Amino acid sequence: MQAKITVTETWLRKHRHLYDGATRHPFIRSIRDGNIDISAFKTWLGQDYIFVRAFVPFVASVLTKAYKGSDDGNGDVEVILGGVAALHDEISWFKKEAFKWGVQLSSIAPQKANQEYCRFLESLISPEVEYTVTAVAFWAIETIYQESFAHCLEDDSKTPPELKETCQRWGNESFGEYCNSLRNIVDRQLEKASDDVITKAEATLLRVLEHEVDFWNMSHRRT
Ligand SMILES: Cc1ncc(CO)c(N)n1
Repeated sequence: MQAKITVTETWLRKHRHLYDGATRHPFIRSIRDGNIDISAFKTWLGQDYIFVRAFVPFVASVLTKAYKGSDDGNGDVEVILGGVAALHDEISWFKKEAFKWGVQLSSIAPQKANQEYCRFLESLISPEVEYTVTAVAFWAIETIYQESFAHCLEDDSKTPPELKETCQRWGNESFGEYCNSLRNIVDRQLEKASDDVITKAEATLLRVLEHEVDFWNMSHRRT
């Protein structure tokens, strides 16, 4: 018997082009090919630190909604709590990495694409936005980074040694497993969701993909 095609599988097939645009962006390709402009990397580092700080309350809101969803016999709360814990570590890592590269985090202002992405996250914190919809955004946000940076660690990649640690942070296998757990959570929710919620969730996935592309663009094309 053939395994049932999940909703996320359907979406990824349908939106493959946009998805690849987010996970195989020229910024990521330039890391993988070893010709990245280090100033672009530093821009990304500083901007992503700002993003991650805004990501924390968003993930906390997903956690709250998972808990309130009440039928959490599946351990959604624990998976998401693991995500919150990882973000704590991630913020320390950004500070350490910024110091290493001489990036002054306190003096960085968010660029327009970053502001818009953070505003989008804030809009999802609202209690009116369903758990399923926010979980889809969360899964997509994490998975895009996982796939992007894992691409830079493949055998034939020429990623500069000084950027390997960054790629490992999201490209490692256990982060991949965590992304799979998020995907299972999402598919389980979508399985029992109304058509209205499914439609909203798919639209949210597309918005995430667009914001991710804009985010990479911001670092890649320096202003
Ligand atoms: C812009 C962006 N997307 C996703 C992640 C993954 O946490 C991140 N750190 N930054």
